[in-house]
Amino acid sequence: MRVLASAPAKIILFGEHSVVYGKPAIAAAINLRTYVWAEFNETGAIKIEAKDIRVPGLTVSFSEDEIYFESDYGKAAEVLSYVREAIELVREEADKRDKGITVSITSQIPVGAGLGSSAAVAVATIGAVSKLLGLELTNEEIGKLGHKVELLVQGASSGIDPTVSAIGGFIHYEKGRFEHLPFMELPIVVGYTGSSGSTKELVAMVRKTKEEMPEIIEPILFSMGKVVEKAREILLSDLDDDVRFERLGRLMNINHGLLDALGVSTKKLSELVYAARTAGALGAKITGAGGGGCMYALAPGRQREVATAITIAGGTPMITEISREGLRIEEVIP
Ligand SMILES: Nc1ncnc2c1ncn2[C@@H]1O[C@H](COP(=O)(O)OP(=O)(O)O)[C@@H](O)[C@H]1O
Ligand SMILES: C[C@@](O)(CCOP(=O)(O)O)CC(=O)O
Ligand SMILES: [Mg+2]
Repeated sequence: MRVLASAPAKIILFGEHSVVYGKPAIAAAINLRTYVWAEFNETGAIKIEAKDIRVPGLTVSFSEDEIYFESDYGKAAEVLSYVREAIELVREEADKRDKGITVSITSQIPVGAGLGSSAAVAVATIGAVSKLLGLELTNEEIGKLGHKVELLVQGASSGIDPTVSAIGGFIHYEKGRFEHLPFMELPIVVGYTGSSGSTKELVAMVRKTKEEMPEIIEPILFSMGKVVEKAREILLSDLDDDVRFERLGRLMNINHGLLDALGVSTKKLSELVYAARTAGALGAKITGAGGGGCMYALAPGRQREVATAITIAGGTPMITEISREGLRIEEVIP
C-alpha cells in the first residue's frame, strides 16, 4: 500500500512570537503545499527521501582521479528530525513501533522562510503514515500531533502552524484552542528575502532576552496580544473594506515595529517592508519567526505595484491565496 498526503504552508497575519507565550494570534493556510508519500519497507527501519531539501555540511574533494565525499551526518540527521519524530510518534500511537516505513517528500514551500515548512512537513507525514497504519485521526488530532513534533524538535512551539496546516482556512488561535474566522480574500503580497532563519534559534533568542529583561520584553508581548485582539475585532466587524484594510494595515505596522524591537527583523526584511509601504501598501510586516524569510504587505488595488517594489528592493514577491483546505489525502494505492 502507498499513501500520498499533502499539507499547506501558512502566513501569520498577526501575533508570531507572542503566541509562544500564550497570547492570541491570527494565521491563514496558503496555496503552497508539501507532499509526502508513505509506504512500508521490509527492514523495520525509518527511511526518508527528502528530495528537495539542501543538506548542510557536505564537503567534496577532487584529486587527479578520485572524488571524496564527506557529509556532516549530525547536521543531515538534524534537518530530517521533524519527519523522523513525526513517523516515530505515529508508530507509537498505532502501537506498531517496529514497522519499517519509507517516506518520500517533495515540497513547494521555501524552508526557514516563515511560511511553516516545518509544520507542513510534520502534518503531511503524520497524515500519510497514520493512513498507512490504519489509524483513524481527524485533521484536528493530526494538528495536535504536529504540535508535539514541533515541541520535540524545537523545544518550544505555540502549535499555531501545525494547527492551521492541518485544518486549513483562516484561524484565531490561543493556547491550543482555535476558532475559524470567516473566509475572506485578503489583497496581500508576500515578499521573500531569499535568506532563511531557524525558528528554533529565533524563539530561543527571544526567550533569552525575555529572561534577561522581563520588565521590557513582557510589555512588548502584552502589546502584541492587544494588537491581535484589535485585529480580530476589525476582521469580524462589518466596516467597509477601505476602513477595515486601513485599520488592519496600521496594526500590521505596529506589530512589525514590536517584532523589530524583539530583535527578529533583518536589514533585508525591513527594506522589503519599507519598499512595500512606499509603493502604497497600507501595512507591511514580518511573517513567521523572522531572521530572514518573509514579510507580507496588505495592498488593496496596489498588489502589482507592491510586488514590483519588492523585486526592486531585492526580494521575490509571491501573490498567494488563502487555502480553505488543510491536510489532504491525495491518493491511496492498495
Ligand atoms: N521538504 C522538507 N523535507 C524535510 N524537512 C523539511 C522540509 N521542509 C522543512 N523541513 C524541516 O523544517 C525546518 C525548517 O523549519 P523552521 O525553522 O521552523 O522554518 P519554517 O517552518 O519557517 O520553514 C528545516 O530545517 C527542516 O528540518
Ligand atoms: C515564531 C512562531 O510564532 C512562528 C514560527 O513560524 P515559522 O516556523 O517561522 O514558519 C513560533 C510558534 O508559534 O511556535
Ligand atoms: Mg517552522
